[in-house]
Amino acid sequence: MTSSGEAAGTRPRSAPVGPVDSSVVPRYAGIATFARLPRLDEVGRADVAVVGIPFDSGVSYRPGARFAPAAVREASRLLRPYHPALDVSPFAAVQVADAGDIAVNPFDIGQAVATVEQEVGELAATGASVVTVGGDHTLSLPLLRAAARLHGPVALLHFDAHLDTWDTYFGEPYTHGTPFRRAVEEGLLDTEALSHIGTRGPLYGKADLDEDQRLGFGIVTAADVMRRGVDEIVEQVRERIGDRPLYVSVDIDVLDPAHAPGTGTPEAGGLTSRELLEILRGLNGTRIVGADVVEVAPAYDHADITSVAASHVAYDLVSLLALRRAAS
Ligand SMILES: N=C(N)NCCCC(=O)O
Ligand SMILES: [Zn+2]
Ligand SMILES: [Zn+2]
Repeated sequence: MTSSGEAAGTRPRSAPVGPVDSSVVPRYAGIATFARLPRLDEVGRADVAVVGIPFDSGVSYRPGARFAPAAVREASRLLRPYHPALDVSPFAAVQVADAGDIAVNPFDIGQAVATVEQEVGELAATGASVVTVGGDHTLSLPLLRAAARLHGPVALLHFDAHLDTWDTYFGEPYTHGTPFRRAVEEGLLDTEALSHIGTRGPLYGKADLDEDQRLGFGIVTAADVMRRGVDEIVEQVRERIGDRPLYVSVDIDVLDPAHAPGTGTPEAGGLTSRELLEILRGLNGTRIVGADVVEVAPAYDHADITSVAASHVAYDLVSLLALRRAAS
């Protein structure tokens, strides 16, 4: 038995069931869950749930993000239970569990979007804060619908090489390049507190930037991160976010292709994984309510570089949510 530490249901709520102990069961043994955590059905409930959504029917270029949840779980075997930079043992502070994958329709994007909204909404209604491992960026729309239903319009910190505020592709409104325009149109976002971080690369035209600004977004480009540095960026975005409920969306292509080759629409000149993780850590103390990590496409990866980066990003997001939940 290597799937979870102890029997569920026999422990008081105050003692979370943690991951498998890697000093007892080698970390490469057993079936992968995120960070070797118990499955949600083993513990009954969770304060923070990690859920996979194997879906990539919304992509405009290279497919393959449907295989990300499995790859990120495998890469997460090496994560350890104490986060020194945030000074937290997230899996001891609160109950964290792997909620498995949501089975979404690969042939009908509208139906997939509806399924995600429904199932993540149900998970959130049990009291769990949700970190999603996608899947392509289309998923942020139903995830934001679920977040806004609980919290009202949310502030958004969007890490991405791309704006993802385009209108349609081939006439289709639900794609990985359009989730945040839909989210503004649907009133899911607090338009006083929307930021892209890591934006770069060629656009279709200058109007892309004008429309993005009209929707309410502020932009911190990848070059801004390099020139101004992590601390100044953190200060700026924290001021913008204030004490609003915050949703964090991390498109792994925010990283330079050297740090994340395994993605569908790579752009040169991106952030390092160190910069990304440090900006995330700078969010400690904000009112983070949910997060996603999307656009990992393992078929283009090398030596698991991208899956390892994504597993660490998810670990940091889980840690931020655990700190927030433990404080409330
Ligand atoms: N969300 C991601 N990763 N990419 C959007 C790129 C849209 C395009 O092909 O123009
Ligand atoms: Zn992107
Ligand atoms: Zn994106």
